[in-house]
Parts: sequence; structure tokens; C-alpha cells
Amino acid sequence: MIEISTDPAAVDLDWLHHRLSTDAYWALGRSRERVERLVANSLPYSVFRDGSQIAFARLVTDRTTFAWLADVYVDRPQRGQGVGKLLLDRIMADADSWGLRRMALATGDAHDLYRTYGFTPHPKPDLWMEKNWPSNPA
Ligand SMILES: CC(=O)SCCNC(=O)CCNC(=O)[C@H](O)C(C)(C)COP(=O)(O)OP(=O)(O)OC[C@H]1O[C@@H](n2cnc3c(N)ncnc32)[C@H](O)[C@@H]1OP(=O)(O)O
Repeated sequence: MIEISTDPAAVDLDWLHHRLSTDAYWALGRSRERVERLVANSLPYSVFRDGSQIAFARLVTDRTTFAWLADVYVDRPQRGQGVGKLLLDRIMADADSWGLRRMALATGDAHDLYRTYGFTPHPKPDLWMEKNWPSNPA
């Protein structure tokens, strides 16, 4: 049975820290302390199959106008079976219910997946600014 929880207390922190720090190209080496802090300060989405965590994503959001979608990860043996789409269906349903104006994300190679949910390259890149701290850890 597959279940999705947004309870921060439900997140399997051992699973999440291991997967992000060793197998997520954008978070390699991320410390356990930073994983715990980002879970505590985001809206986490955890997918469980028969009680074991198999996928994760999180929104950094005001639940009103804006959300940043990050750390979308499905366990390797579970990929290609619709788990990622199940997770995104739930996240997009929440976004609809809040009446968000914008959701943003960054991805190295999953553009086609996000395109099916309506994401596009920024339509007005001249408007978008960001600041990076590349020397800070993942
Ligand atoms: C905002 C971010 O966090 S971006 C980072 C995204 N995460 C990663 O790259 C981590 C490694 N990859 C994964 O964890 C998974 O492969 C995910 C999350 C990208 C997809 O999860 P899955 O459970 O495998 O996806 P699911 O089975 O629901 O189907 C994904 C669909 O998107 C498509 N797709 C497009 N690009 C990709 C991609 N880079 N990786 C996987 N699927 C992709 C698939 O072909 C599939 O389409 P289909 O149903 O028409 O065949």
C-alpha cells in the first residue's frame, strides 16, 4: 500500500539523509544536521510503501502565493512505476487548493517530467534574480 504524509515527524531521516547525501547530484555530502533543519523548516512530502519510505519531496512555501519545489527523490528500485508522478500530483493538488501564483524549481535533467505539470523555462528571465553562496555546503 502506498501512502503520502506531510508530517515532518513521519520523515525517515536516516533514509533521507543517506539518499540525498550519497545519491542526489545536487545534495552530495549534505550533512545530517542540514537535512534535519530543512525538513523542520519546509513542508515535506514523504511517500511510504508498506510503511517504508521510498520517495521524498519538499516545498518551501507561504502556502499562499509562492513555493519552491526541491529535493524530489524516488528510490532507485522504485523508479519508473509512477511514484514520482503520484508525488507531483499531490503537490500540485495542494498548490491548486492554496491558490498559489508561482512555483519554481531547478532540475538537471527531469525537465520533461516537470513540463507535463506546466513548468516552463522562465518566460521573462530578465525579471528573475538569484543570489548564490557556492562556498556553503550542499
Ligand atoms: C526539483 C528537483 O528536485 S529536480 C531533481 C529530480 N530528482 C532526481 O533527478 C533524482 C533522481 N531521479 C528520481 O528520483 C526519479 O527518477 C524522478 C523523481 C525524477 C522521477 O520519479 P519516477 O518515480 O521514476 O517517475 P514516474 O515513474 O512517476 O514517471 C516519470 C515520468 O517522467 C519522465 N521523465 C522525464 N525526465 C525524467 C528524468 N530525468 N528522470 C525520470 N523520469 C523522467 C519519465 O519518462 C516518465 O514519463 P512517462 O510516464 O511518460 O513514461
